[in-house]
Amino acid sequence: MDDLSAMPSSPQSDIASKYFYSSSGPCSGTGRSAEDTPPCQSSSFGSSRKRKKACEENGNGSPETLPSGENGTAEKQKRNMSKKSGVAKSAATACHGTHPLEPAEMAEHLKQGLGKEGQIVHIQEIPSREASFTELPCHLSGAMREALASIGISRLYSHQSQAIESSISGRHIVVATSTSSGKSLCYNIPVLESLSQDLMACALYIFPTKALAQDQLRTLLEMKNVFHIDIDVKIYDGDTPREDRLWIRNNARLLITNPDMLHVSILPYHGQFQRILSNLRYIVIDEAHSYKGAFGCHTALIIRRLKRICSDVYGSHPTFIFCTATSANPCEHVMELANLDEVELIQNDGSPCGSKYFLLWNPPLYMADGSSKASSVPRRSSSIVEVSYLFAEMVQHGLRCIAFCKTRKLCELVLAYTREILQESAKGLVDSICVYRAGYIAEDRRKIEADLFGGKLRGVAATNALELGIDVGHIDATLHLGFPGSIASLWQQAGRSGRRAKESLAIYVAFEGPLDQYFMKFPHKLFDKPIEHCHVDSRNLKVLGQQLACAAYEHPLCLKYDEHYFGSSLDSAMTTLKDKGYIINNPSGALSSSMWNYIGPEHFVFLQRSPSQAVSIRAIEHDKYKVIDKLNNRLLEEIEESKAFFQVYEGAVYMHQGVNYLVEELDLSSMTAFCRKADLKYYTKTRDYTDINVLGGEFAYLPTSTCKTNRVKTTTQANDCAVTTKWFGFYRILKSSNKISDSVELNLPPYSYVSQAVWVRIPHSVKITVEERKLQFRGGSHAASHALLNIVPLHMMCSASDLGTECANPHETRGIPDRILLYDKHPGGIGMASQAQMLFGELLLAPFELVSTCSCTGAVGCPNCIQSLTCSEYNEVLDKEAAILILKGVIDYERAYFEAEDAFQQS
Ligand SMILES: Nc1ncnc2c1ncn2[C@@H]1O[C@H](COP(=O)(O)OP(=O)(O)OP(=O)(O)O)[C@@H](O)[C@H]1O
Repeated sequence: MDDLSAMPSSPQSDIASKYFYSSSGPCSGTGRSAEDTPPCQSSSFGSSRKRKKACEENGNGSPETLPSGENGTAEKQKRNMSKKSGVAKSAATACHGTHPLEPAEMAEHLKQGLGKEGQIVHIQEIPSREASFTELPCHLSGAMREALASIGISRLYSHQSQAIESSISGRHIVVATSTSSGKSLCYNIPVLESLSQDLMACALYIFPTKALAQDQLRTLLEMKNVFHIDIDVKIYDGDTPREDRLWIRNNARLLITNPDMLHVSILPYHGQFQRILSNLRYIVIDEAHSYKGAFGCHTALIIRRLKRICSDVYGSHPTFIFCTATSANPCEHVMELANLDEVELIQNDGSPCGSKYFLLWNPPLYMADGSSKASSVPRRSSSIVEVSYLFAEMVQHGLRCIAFCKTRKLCELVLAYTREILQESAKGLVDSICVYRAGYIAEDRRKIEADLFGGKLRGVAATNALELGIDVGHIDATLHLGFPGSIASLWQQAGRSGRRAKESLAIYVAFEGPLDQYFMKFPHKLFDKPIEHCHVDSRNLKVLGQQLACAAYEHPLCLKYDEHYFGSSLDSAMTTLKDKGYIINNPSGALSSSMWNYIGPEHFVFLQRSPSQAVSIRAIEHDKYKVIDKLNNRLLEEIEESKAFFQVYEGAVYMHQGVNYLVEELDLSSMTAFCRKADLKYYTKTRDYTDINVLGGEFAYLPTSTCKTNRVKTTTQANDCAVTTKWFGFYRILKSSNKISDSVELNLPPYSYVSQAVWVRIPHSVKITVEERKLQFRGGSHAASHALLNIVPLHMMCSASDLGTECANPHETRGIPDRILLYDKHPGGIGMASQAQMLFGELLLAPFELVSTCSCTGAVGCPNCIQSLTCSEYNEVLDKEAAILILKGVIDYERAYFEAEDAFQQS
């Protein structure tokens, strides 16, 4: 029997994070995935000694290579709890109190109890703010006053008054105030007032998600019920029943929709929406900061299509109202998003807010007993366990809490651990928590939202699916397991607590990794740093080409008039469409003013389908596997195709809301996995590898800004790439011993998708230098790629699940080009590679600094430099010294290349 803990060890202490940190599968290379392992359970609390022992036997002093786990009985659990030390906590540490605490009292309570090992490295007290009220504007109608009174509003916050005045007088505005600052009224008041005064006027609300649309509809209906004017407010999205659609098109005056629906259903058939579009007075775009990457780029062009149809076909010129919570450049961003020359910025927040205690929590260090000298590096205890104890504390002491985790599996793991703690400390509360994440069916999510709102639930472990403004009632505390990818996102999540001026608590628990440890060391970087910029690129040629075909289908294109909407690339983009035979012009008239009609491809015309149906705007997969509980035929989850085989295959142990299921059948044709609850003594994980094949030499995205800024010049390329994952088997691993019981072959089809990669070549001379020094070249390029991956989120809004790299394994036989590469892990790509390309010069300098200044001494580095939590290969093939040589070699080569080029141009 193989002992997995005897494999070359991953030196990170928070081993479970290796499995659960990544939400979208592994990096690449033969071996194990980040998505495939079910969370470890009960005995993991008690197994630290066992795990450490295994590592000591390995001679590297590192903690375990695998999470151990067991759905143990309470008896076993107690035994385990009392055994543990170092990595996990002791039963004595767990708080058994259940008396209610206020957030400030909780901060104090934690200092004395759970956090007394020095975990609290910083407390930022964000002071409360008094409301700045203004009286209701005198021009507001009586009906509006009554409606506001009915929802308890007698005065407005100052920013609300300013927003109402400006938008009623027709100025485009962007409201950029804090979470829960009453932004909805900034648009609901002017829109409802205008629609009640002009009985033909209409408005369009655009939300990025269906859940937010539902939330807004509830609020609007509440107001409308007492607003004695007949305005039909309706949602028009993919869930709207077909039989209701005609009525809505003919009668609704306030239409709530999303960019996807505008793209495929409204704009291509704009004639059916003539009444609404010709009377369109307002366009409201809430959560504007969520429009970035490929989705933002497509949305920017969809809005241009909408403005063109409104203006050129129906003669309407609507006023835009944008709301955004967290962005450093709200005006610039929304002007680009909607192609506006001027937007009034409203950011003097008049809403009150209670004080917030923001704690930075670094899991305690421990020394592996008896470790060898070479590796006697102190490690940090499990962040997942720390968060679980904190979550239990919140729930026990009556603080309604959201524990934000980066991945679905981390959520499941935190839930399982916390339930286990509560089983010991407050048994009656075990069922008062659950998981909230994408993948659950809409009905289950609505139920969780309602239970949280109604107080039936005291807490949820959630992914960022709960980050946007879905109203789940009052939340007292938020926990954040690891850096969520951007400071903006952290604030957005933390903003979920303390709504309505109440005191609140946020605790950011660090993983052992460069980014988290950076913020633990320099808290001011988190609290003083302006929130990142939000970027949308409407000039992306690839997207422009696709969107122009859609625009031509809706209304003939004309170079003279349409450049105003689509920019200076219109000419070349139209030429491409013409060459492909998609558009044809009317031969009469001057070239610049001739009209170009959409004619192809043939089947679209023949089937009367619009080209928009072939253009995906989210780069999110449409195809999903269903997971069905065989016992009652209940749909448990839908998993995106690219991630499905990491979790469901015949024989897999699948986890849902902390319960184990055995997958009995996987029907590939219907994309369904059938499973049954099972009490099993093992968990499973796939054996797989992922290859990245860079396609062609074309730029996937043109490096638009490399030339016009003073950024470090780079020869880096961004290309389309094919990402292919193959699953060749799985292990059954005993929870009790953490040993492989057997290995089973799998016969699953490989999964491929096209995405984008950004990469730089490692010069041959650098490779030779590395090899002459008897260092591992592959270990060095792998380590350099990890270091790069680790620092990217400091420069770009992205998370660990957005980007991957090529990971090396010791048995590699496939030839891998000599390069440092990052690839976009979203099928289709969300523009990450193109963003990284623009920054690549700087991006290369940062990992070089990081690795060359890291004080760790081992050849395989440490989690603060070259090890990666998402490495599918357990960080086995790494060489720190080679990484330094490679990074320096690439930087020097790039510098020399551009110096020579400059000298040539000057001569
Ligand atoms: N002028 C006001 N006086 C008192 N309460 C108000 C006022 N304006 C808004 N509120 C209340 O503040 C709460 C938050 O409002 P709202 O949901 O509109 O905020 P938001 O900024 O849109 O939130 P998010 O950032 O989550 O999108 C609501 O309960 C609302 O009734």
